[in-house]
Amino acid sequence: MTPAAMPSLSTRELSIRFGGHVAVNQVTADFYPGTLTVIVGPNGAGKTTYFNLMSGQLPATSGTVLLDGADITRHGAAKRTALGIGRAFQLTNLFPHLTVSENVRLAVQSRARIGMNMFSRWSSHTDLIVRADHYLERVSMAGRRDTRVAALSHGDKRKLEVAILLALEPAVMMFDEPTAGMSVDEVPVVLDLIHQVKAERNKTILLVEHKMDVVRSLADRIIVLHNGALVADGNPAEVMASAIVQEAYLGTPEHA
Ligand SMILES: Nc1ncnc2c1ncn2[C@@H]1O[C@H](COP(=O)(O)OP(=O)(O)OP(=O)(O)O)[C@@H](O)[C@H]1O
Repeated sequence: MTPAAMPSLSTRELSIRFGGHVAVNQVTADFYPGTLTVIVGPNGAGKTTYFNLMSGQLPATSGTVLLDGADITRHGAAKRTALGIGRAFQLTNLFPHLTVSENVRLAVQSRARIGMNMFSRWSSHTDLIVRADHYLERVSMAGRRDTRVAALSHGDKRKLEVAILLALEPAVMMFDEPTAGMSVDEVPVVLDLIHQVKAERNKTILLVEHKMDVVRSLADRIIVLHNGALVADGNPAEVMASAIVQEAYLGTPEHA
């Protein structure tokens, strides 16, 4: 892996305190286009909170978040999304009473409004449907396009979230345990998709993941958080073998 010279996303001494508890403690890291970084660590280590600080769901107590070198620390989540940080949430960004296709169309429209792809806000209805169908095909859900989201299985909802994320075409893609709660036959669809996005080499991909087989299969780089602090950062073989990871995370039987 040869990272591009410029990181797309960086954090500098990023911290958040909840009362007396420092959930993320002075985390400094750079994330590069073409690199998939997995953030691991024990329960409560601060992984999701670190994600929330980067995507703007939580305001930092101190430290900085940079996107393409620009300080976005004070920007809220919507602004960060518009600037190119996309996150597959844990089912919180779906409209349950709309159909699968309508949910993806909203993302396509939202991307068009940002005005950086070939679709203008005046795109025809047919264009929108064709584009939405394209993303649904990528997650093997074209057959469910007219189903209301509320009627989907958990796994299909997760796949739909990935379709929505793809439709937003963000430069930075953040996935929170993308296969959590999926059935064994649904997992490969999502993992294949992340592999495909990764193969395009232009996206900065961040993943929080507990399942070590998923980590092994996808990671170019692993970051380990422990008690809110970054305790290891490097290529997967090095990090997995490090004493700190063995003690802090892998000392107990793997989260399979
Ligand atoms: N809004 C909040 N208010 C108070 N404490 C919080 C809040 N959010 C997170 N925490 C605390 O911050 C710490 C880090 O939590 P976080 O959810 O980021 O860990 P995690 O590594 O993602 O854990 P898991 O693997 O279990 O999802 C925990 O001690 C948690 O209880």
